[in-house]
Amino acid sequence: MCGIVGIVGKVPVSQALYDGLTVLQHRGQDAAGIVTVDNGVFNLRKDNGLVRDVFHTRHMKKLTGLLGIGHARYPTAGSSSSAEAQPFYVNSPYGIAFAHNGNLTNAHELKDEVVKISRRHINTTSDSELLLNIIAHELQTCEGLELTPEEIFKAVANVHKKIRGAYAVVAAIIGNGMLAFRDPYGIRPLALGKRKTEFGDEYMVASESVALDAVGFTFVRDVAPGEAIYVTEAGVLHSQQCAVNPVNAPCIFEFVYFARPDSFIDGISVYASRVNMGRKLGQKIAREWSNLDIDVIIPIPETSSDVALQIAIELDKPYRQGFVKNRYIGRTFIMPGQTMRRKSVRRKLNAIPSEFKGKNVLLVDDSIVRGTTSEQIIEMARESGANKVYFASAAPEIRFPNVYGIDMPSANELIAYGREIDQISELIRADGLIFQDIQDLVEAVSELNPEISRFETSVFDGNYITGDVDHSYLERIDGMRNEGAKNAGSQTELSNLEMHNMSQGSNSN
Ligand SMILES: O=P(O)(O)OC[C@H]1O[C@H](OP(=O)(O)OP(=O)(O)O)[C@H](O)[C@@H]1O
Ligand SMILES: NC(=O)CC[C@H](N)C(=O)O
Ligand SMILES: [Mg+2]
Repeated sequence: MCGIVGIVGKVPVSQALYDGLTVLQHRGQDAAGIVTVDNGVFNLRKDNGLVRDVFHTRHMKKLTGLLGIGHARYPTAGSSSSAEAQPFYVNSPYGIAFAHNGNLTNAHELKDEVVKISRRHINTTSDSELLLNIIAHELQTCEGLELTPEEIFKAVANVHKKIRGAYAVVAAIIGNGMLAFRDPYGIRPLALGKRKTEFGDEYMVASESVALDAVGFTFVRDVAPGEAIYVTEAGVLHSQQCAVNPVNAPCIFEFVYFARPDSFIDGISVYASRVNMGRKLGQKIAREWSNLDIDVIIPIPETSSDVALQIAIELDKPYRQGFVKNRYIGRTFIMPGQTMRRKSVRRKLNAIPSEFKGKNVLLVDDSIVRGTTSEQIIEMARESGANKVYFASAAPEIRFPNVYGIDMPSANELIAYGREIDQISELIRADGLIFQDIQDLVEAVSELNPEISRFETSVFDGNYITGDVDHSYLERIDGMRNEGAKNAGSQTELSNLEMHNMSQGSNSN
């Protein structure tokens, strides 16, 4: 998952973009970048690292201008080289800078078309660079230096026809304005906000509403699936539905894990959906485990806390923060390699022995993906003297790869793939394991906005909403992106050309 932001302002935007990215950091910890437009020139700073490490005062001073976009990256295609950090840039037509959250499922075929038909050069293995070139190709046919909203929306409609997969994007077009759009299924989120100033209205788009809150913009609405928003440099907003048959089917994993609880996505409070997940799972535990003597409910910080508290309320048992989280270690699931993820769990979480000693504990997590966290946490609970260790997951078993912007490309790396609950329980060494039912998960989220009847649930049921994902596709991405392939790839990453300015060292001060 990545975080994207874009602002057309009346005052310089770099600080607001930076602040917006810091509150979207949970969506991507690998790389960050900002592009601003000033006097017909792009100013770019991007590199690997957290937002706070990528932008120093010397960079911020150079990111001048009233229009800009930003990105926090979690790679799902290509490599994690800084050359694939976003925003990307093309000089023709107009000069376009671009940031993308999601993942294209037909990148393979598109690459051929972009190279052979459009005769455009793609310098990285990133699907986002490809997508930028497809947009550029569509805008290339427009006449004149000033684009009309109609021309822009036509180009987006053509892009929708060509590309498949998940995409929420924002682009800055020199001499024109900011363009943002969302894929026809609305798999990845995108919110629109507005701020009134004495000089006129400013507009902002962001992956999550929390970024709007953080910089003082008022949430206006979610960008609809398939819809494009175009804000001119002068600050005039245009919008249009550009997809033929849009369907609102947001990714349910945003609610389970990715998004911040204080965000609203498609009219749904992420926090309220997690409370509902806790309620449903608590009821299932009460039904199916009535014979178990659970003494205490303990969350696995941080995402599962809201779910665990509600389970404790349902079961009328105490809720205790038995694990302390090191606030300086980020999210482990979105770290790039399994070795790093494994090491980080113990560095990130430490047990308070008195909460475990001699007790039957129910540990609650939002999800079990590779089992990295659950296995180690159960071991820590036992080391702290727990009597029985039960485990509950607020999401059902994850048995299928994700192809829409979550880096789970290989079924073999998923602990639930090809295994029954007893086998998973044995692997993570739990005394009992229980998962949320898929129906309950969907209801937990959908009852907060009855207008949404479908969700993208492929990781649980293998039903890929874009309809273009088959066995051979999954085999191909597994071969390209499983742990072994990524480790082999990292050997060659050092030699990647890094074609972007303001990189480390090139601006000493
Ligand atoms: O089964 P696994 O492969 O370990 O993945 C699942 C775990 O990873 C995530 O935590 P993470 O540490 O990323 O973030 P959090 O602090 O937001 O819970 C998620 O909340 C689970 O705890
Ligand atoms: N998680 C994402 O949204 C990733 C965006 C893009 N596919 C990349 O790998 O950079
Ligand atoms: Mg977690």
